[in-house]
Amino acid sequence: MDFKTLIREIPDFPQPGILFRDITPLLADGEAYQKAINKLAVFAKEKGAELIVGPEARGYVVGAPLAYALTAGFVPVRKKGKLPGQTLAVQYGLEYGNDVLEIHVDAIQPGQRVVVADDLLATGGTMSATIDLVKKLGGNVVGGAFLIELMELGGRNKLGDLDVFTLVQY
Ligand SMILES: O=P(O)(O)OC[C@H]1O[C@H](OP(=O)(O)OP(=O)(O)O)[C@H](O)[C@@H]1O
Ligand SMILES: Nc1ncnc2[nH]cnc12
Repeated sequence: MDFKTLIREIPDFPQPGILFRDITPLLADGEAYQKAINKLAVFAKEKGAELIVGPEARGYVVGAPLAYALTAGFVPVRKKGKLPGQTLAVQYGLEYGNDVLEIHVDAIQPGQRVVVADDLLATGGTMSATIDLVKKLGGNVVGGAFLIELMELGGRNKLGDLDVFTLVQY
C-alpha cells in the first residue's frame, strides 16, 4: 500500500517555512489506518513491548491502537496541566516551538519493556523528552515506532542507539 498518497502536505503550517505532513486522510481510510498500525505492531511485538507510551495528541492515534493490537497497556504523556495525578515534567523543543510534557509518576513499573510511539519523528525533541520521562520512572525503552520520519531533521540521531521503525520517510 502506498501510504504516502494518504499523507497531505500543507505549506506554512503552523508557521511560515514549515511543510506540515497531515495524516488525517490516512486516519480517515479504515483499511490504510489498520494496515499502518499492523506494521508498527509487528515491530513492537518483536521488541517484546509490554507498554506503549505516546505523547499528546497525535501520539495517541498511533499509540493507543498499537497497544490494543498487542494487548499491551497504553500510557499517555500529556502537555502541561492535563494529568490529574502526581506528575513528572520535562521541557522540550520541537520543529515549531517549545512546551512541557508530563507523565504520571506511577504509570510505569521499573524494568517494564516500553515502545514509544508517535505519528511523526521530526527533530526528535518530543520523543527524546518522552523517553527521558520513561527512563526516569525506570522503564526499559526497547524501541520507537512512527508513521513518518522527516529524515533531514535528524531526529533518529537524537534517540541514540534506540531501535527506531518508521513506516514512511521523506
Ligand atoms: O520531532 P519533533 O520536532 O519533536 O516533532 C514531532 C512532534 O510534533 C508533533 O506534535 P505537536 O507538538 O505538533 O502536537 P500534536 O500532536 O498535539 O499536534 C508530532 O505529533 C510529534 O509529536
Ligand atoms: N513538518 C511536520 N508536519 C507534521 N507534524 C510535525 N511535527 C513536527 N514537524 C512536523
